[in-house]
Amino acid sequence: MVFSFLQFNFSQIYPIKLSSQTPVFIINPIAGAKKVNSKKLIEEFLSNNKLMGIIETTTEKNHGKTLTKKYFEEGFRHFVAVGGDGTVNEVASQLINTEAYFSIIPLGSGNGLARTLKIPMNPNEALDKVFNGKKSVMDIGLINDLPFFCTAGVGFDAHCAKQFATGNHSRGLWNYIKVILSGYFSYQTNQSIFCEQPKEYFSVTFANANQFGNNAYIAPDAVLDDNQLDCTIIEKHPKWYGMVMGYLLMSGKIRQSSYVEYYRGTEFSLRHNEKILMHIDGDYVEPFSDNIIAQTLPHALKLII
Ligand SMILES: Nc1ncnc2c1ncn2[C@@H]1O[C@H](COP(=O)(O)OP(=O)(O)OP(=O)(O)O)[C@@H](O)[C@H]1O
Repeated sequence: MVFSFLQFNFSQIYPIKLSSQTPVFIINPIAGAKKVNSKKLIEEFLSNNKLMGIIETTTEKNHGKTLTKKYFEEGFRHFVAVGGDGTVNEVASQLINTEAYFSIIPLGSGNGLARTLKIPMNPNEALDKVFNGKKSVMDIGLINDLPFFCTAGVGFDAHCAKQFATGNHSRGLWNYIKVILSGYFSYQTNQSIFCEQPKEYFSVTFANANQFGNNAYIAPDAVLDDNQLDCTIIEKHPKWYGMVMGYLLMSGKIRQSSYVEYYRGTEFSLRHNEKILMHIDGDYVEPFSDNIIAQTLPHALKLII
């Protein structure tokens, strides 16, 4: 049977057998701006508390998906993403509508989902939640059938996600702000048909969580288990207004802007004249469709937080 092996070193010290509820930690070593030795941190926590865990580190993009799938097939039912929203997406996308539980150690740059779930930003406190947290459940979003857990969308945010990923930038908030500022003044709006109505937009965000990360509240009223997606449309606005928009975003008041439309629903459509760049949980996806369909999948992910 699957659990007959004792993979983790501590098993030699503490005679505890692995079980299906032994957490599998999936570390993204490139996540986050701070250089944290996540593996050492987790090993020390497990050792100090005489707990068991399996620790894996990804070696390339999408490796988190492969590792999660492998351990799920071996019978494990508790997975922990160690990183940011991209890592969350890789791990949690393999657990949708299964009996497995999901937790997060927020060691990314923005940590949008972890912040919305109020998971402590202190890694040791977050580790404690992995073992002693409450069971819960959340909705997930689908954008053209691709799962997202925090936010997904088109327009300026997707443009920035691509510039950030392809521009050889270090991770972290300040480098992201540089990318935003360098693209903001030249960015043109997009023409579309939003839910059968013509709409010119700067960005359209479908939000499962209430923020992009770093407490940038793009959908301040989003609730993770309300069976709905929130949708924030930022319309064409004068460039001088960018400062105001930034303030409203960071203060959770974006709905007060006269350039913002805010919707809540279970499904949205957005048609364009050509295939359009998207972002999913902050990672860009090359254009593959001119027609965007965003939907919610209610209560599809089990949590321990
Ligand atoms: N070993 C790896 N090497 C390169 N890329 C990886 C590796 N493991 C995961 N990735 C990718 O790294 C990207 C960034 O990860 P993640 O989003 O977790 O960190 P972040 O961008 O710093 O945090 P946040 O999304 O919260 O701002 C994701 O696209 C993920 O798929």
